[in-house]
Amino acid sequence: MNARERVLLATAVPAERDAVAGAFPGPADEVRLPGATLLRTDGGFDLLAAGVGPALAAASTAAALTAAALAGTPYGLVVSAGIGGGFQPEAPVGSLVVADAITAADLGAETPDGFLPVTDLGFGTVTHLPPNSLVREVVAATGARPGTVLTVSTVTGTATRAAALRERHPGALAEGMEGFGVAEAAAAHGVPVLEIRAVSNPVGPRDRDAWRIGDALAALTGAFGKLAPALESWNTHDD
Ligand SMILES: O=C(O)c1cccc(C(=O)CC[C@H]2O[C@@H](n3cnc4c(=O)[nH]cnc43)[C@H](O)[C@@H]2O)c1
Repeated sequence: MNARERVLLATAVPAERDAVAGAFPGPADEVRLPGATLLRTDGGFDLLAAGVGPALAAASTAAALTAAALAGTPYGLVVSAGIGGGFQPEAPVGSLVVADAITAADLGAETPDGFLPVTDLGFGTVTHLPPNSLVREVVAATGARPGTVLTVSTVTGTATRAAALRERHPGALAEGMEGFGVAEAAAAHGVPVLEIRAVSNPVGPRDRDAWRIGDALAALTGAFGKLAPALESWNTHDD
């Protein structure tokens, strides 16, 4: 990425987008595109509330990427950001996780012998790898913990499911519902991707009262306040 390229920051919902926007003081313009609406900040960051779940997040992100490419101003980096569940005790509520791997945890087939990822069936991919140099910069700037972030279509709600996910993905620190979809769209355009999750709840038995969404949104704002200079200056050739 060079200084003239732009960064697309994709959250799921407007509350997350607005939390990220809080790190970019100054005017932001609404840009309506076919299939996506952006908030464009002064500094070359476009914010997108891409929708909940991997499919809608992929569709919205792809719409924004295609519009930018057709306009001759492609993005140099896509960032999936939002709140997420944290695996305990490594990723406590309120902490930040940056993905060193973005993995689709439930894309595959159930068999009598257990879950088979779609790659074992001979199709597609289940993991995208963000650039190492960028992950290191995020860790240095924000104190985020690096680890695998799982993308799921169903929020984990039992200890059994949490344990099964950890057994299959020992490096997993967090789960969300959009990262893999955003990463698939970025990969289709040959653009590097990053995922950052602020932990709003533990991954495990469903306890809605224990979710700390406000704290996680505040952590997102704080993280992007520290991150913006690193994202602006990051160079693809560093990796
Ligand atoms: O169950 C509820 O009452 C409820 C209220 C507000 C939001 C939700 C969600 O399920 C939000 C999903 C949304 O947030 C991300 N997220 C947050 N925590 C997790 C998690 O533990 N596992 C997966 N995704 C999570 C996710 O990326 C969605 O965008 C429920």
